[in-house]
Amino acid sequence: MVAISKPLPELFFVKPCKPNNNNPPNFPTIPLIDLSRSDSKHLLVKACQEFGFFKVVNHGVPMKFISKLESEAIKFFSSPLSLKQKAGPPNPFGYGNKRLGQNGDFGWVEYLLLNAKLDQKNPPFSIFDENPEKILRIVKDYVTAVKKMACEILELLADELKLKPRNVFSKLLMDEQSDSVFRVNYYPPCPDLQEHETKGKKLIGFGEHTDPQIISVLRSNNTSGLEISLRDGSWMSVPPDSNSFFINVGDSLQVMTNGRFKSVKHRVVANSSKSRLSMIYFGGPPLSEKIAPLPSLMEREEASLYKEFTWFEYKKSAFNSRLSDNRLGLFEKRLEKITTP
Ligand SMILES: C=C1C[C@]23C[C@@]1(O)CC[C@H]2[C@@]12CC[C@H](O)[C@@](C)(C(=O)O1)[C@H]2[C@@H]3C(=O)O
Ligand SMILES: O=C(O)CCC(=O)C(=O)O
Ligand SMILES: [Fe+2]
Repeated sequence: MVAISKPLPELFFVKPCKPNNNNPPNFPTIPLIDLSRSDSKHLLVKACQEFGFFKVVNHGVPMKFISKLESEAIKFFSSPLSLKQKAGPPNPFGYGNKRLGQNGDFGWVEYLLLNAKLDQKNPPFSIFDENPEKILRIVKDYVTAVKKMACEILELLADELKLKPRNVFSKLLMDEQSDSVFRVNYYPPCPDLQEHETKGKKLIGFGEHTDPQIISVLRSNNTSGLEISLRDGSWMSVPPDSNSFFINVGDSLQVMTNGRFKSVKHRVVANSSKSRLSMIYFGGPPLSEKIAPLPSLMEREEASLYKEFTWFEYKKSAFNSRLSDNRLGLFEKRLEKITTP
């Protein structure tokens, strides 16, 4: 990214928030799930219901897969803009810079969006003429390990919800036709920011949104920036931890559990001195999959909160929306209130 000579446009900032959200002492803590413990199922369900967000340790993803990919990603984002642009624009896959989606969202971020069904012929692997096979192997190793962890979590959730078969959710990610995405985000430091920070303004790295898919698995370096929205509307900053993974419930899982699990609103704010690198696997279903509350989960006479739709329909609508739009709102049923005379 080039050095900034002009003041940053206002659209890059989030309004000062009330109250100052430096995680006051009474803020909740992020649920911590140890995947090696036998009681993790119960805590997982609780975290999905209360936050839609949690941190995972003892995840089983080999550190060497993580560090190899991280160093390749740093190499890529440090290379000349002209080279990076050969991998863009991201429609739908490739390199993007500041522009997010096609509907006017901006953020202080560069990124690579990839189809999680990795293939050397797909962009942007063709630009790595030096050794495309090596890069592809590194990305594949990482994505395969993270997908395995995502499936394990989904199966533990199904167990605790007493759903059968236990792969009701995970089979959607394992399907040959699964529409999953992998993304690497790079947030360069923004030195001009210090002056704005003193006025309580924050620079948007990635604006507030929920993820449309089933589950998102995020890992970042040790730079802060990620924030989640709490039920009272305040923002909580997530302390970074490069040895752990952060998981969020996506809109589709909220629908499949008829609102029991919450798709969490989150955002990233930029840093004035340190760069942030994050890698996120978004586990999605096949395009033709009907996204609806699982019948076996519904209580007697429980009504679905959502209209019927396929993942294709939801994705199309999501990609026509702005980041902060309430995408599920369009698919919510207006349930009539039953009033007794
Ligand atoms: C502004 C947008 C970017 C996004 C597509 C959208 O129109 C609204 C949803 C956005 C999001 C958020 C989660 C993932 O990062 C993402 C890949 C996705 O599936 O939905 C992005 C989309 C994107 O960057 O293209
Ligand atoms: O980069 C991050 O830490 C989170 C980004 C994010 O929420 C996304 O890419 O959907
Ligand atoms: Fe996200």
